[in-house]
Amino acid sequence: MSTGLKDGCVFAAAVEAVQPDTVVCQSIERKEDSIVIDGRTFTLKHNLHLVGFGKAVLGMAAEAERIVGDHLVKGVISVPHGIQQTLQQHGKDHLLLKENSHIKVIEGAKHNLPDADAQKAAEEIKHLASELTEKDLLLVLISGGGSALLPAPIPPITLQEKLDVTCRLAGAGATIQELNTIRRALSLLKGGGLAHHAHPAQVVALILSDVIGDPIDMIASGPTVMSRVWPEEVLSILERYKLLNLLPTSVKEVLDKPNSRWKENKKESDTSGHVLNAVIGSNGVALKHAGLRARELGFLPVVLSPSVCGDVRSVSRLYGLLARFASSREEPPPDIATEVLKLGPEVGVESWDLCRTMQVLEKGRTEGWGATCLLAGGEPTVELTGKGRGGRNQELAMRVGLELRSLGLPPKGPVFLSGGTDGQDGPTEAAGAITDGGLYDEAKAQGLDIDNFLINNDSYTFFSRLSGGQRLLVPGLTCTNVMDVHMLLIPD
Ligand SMILES: Nc1ncnc2c1ncn2[C@@H]1O[C@H](COP(=O)(O)OP(=O)(O)OP(=O)(O)O)[C@@H](O)[C@H]1O
Ligand SMILES: O=C(O)[C@H](O)CO
Repeated sequence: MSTGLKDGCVFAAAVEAVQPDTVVCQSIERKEDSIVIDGRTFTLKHNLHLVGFGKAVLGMAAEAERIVGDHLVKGVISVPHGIQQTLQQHGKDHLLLKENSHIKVIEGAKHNLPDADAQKAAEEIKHLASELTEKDLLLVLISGGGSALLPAPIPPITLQEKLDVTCRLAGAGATIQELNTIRRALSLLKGGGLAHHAHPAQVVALILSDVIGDPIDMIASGPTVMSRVWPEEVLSILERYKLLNLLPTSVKEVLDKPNSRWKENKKESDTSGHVLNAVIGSNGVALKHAGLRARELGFLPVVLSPSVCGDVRSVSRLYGLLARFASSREEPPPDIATEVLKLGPEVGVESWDLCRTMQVLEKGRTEGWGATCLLAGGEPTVELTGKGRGGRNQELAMRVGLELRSLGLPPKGPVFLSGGTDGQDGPTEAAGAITDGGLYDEAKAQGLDIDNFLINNDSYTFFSRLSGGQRLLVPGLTCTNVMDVHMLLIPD
């Protein structure tokens, strides 16, 4: 098997491990008339209700219904526009609901933006939750993209007004933490609102994480995690992105009365004892399984971190340096380790993880353990300066290819893969790309000026034209999303 194929196999194992049906099946244990989740037992008496929102939720719901059977009374899920047809076309029928399902599917949020359909879904979900009693159990399925699929602006804010604020923030470069802090302050359901509406029912949330560090209050803006709105925090975010003077009166009115969003609701506000939040899939889980597959393929696996972030330039430098460190025939120059450690804070990786990884790479090199597979994950960022077509994974792969060359590694030496686990890198059909130190010369021989493509953020066009698109990673629709996976294969 060529190294490229092995790369693809390891990436496939990462994605397989976090399939929506797999993660739900592993997290719910059915025992006669009860289910066990995260070590807690819940009795089923035809009292189970289900809601969900997110890109991977259809497959999660199909599996949950299969497990709980006719104990499921009723469900409503909010999923991306066109997903049922797409899954059918891709032969993924196992991720679709059965014809006699008790779950209502509402498709919405075209282009990942909240719309009237998603708002209707949010309204139905709120209604279902509000009708529950202390005898009921509400299973909440959550995955990335959930914020856009559950819009419930606090009156008098309109959907359009809320959309304007969040789009301006996203366009100005706000992080997902900043964006979701604002979303929580303007929503009836986010920041614990859903759990509040479901009180006094028992709420169990199964969460597939698409945020670094798996913060349950941030993923899909935490509808089952009670979060206070801190006015200073909200205002400082709006000020940072120069939005304070652009706010509509309705938004100002709501922000003037933080934490009053559930006042009219007669239910008690302390729901904490009634909520169980469980993260059932994450980048860390994907990396662990990728490591197991790498071992089966004969590599020594080492997982660096599931929290890689920061600019793709710094991230590519890190991987270039680690490849150089692991490939040295003699003792690597000490300045490599120093630069790696210096980069740590910029790329979201702890010194401890960098040291541990370099120790394994060093042992692999000195003790002849054979080829090594370094794995990491997260979500780096690209500063968009051009108008080309691409994504952060393809751009990272290009930059790592250049780093490997500039650090003197041979064209057929270490191989690097970067791929989005959702199968889609930015607005392109590829998930990412595979490169090595030979990238620059290969492109030059084919008349492609790699620097020009980089300046224009045109990584997809570059890889599509290079060698007939052979270096592109195109797994198609994966039905899941736990951010990106990075992989460096270092030959012995
Ligand atoms: N031409 C480009 N070159 C490089 N990166 C790009 C380009 N166009 C968009 N991007 C990046 O792609 C990302 C947006 O794409 P996408 O919608 O897939 O994001 P995402 O974070 O993966 O979304 P999701 O959470 O739904 O998976 C942003 O990080 C953006 O900077
Ligand atoms: O839906 C969202 O808020 C993002 O995907 C992060 O979870």
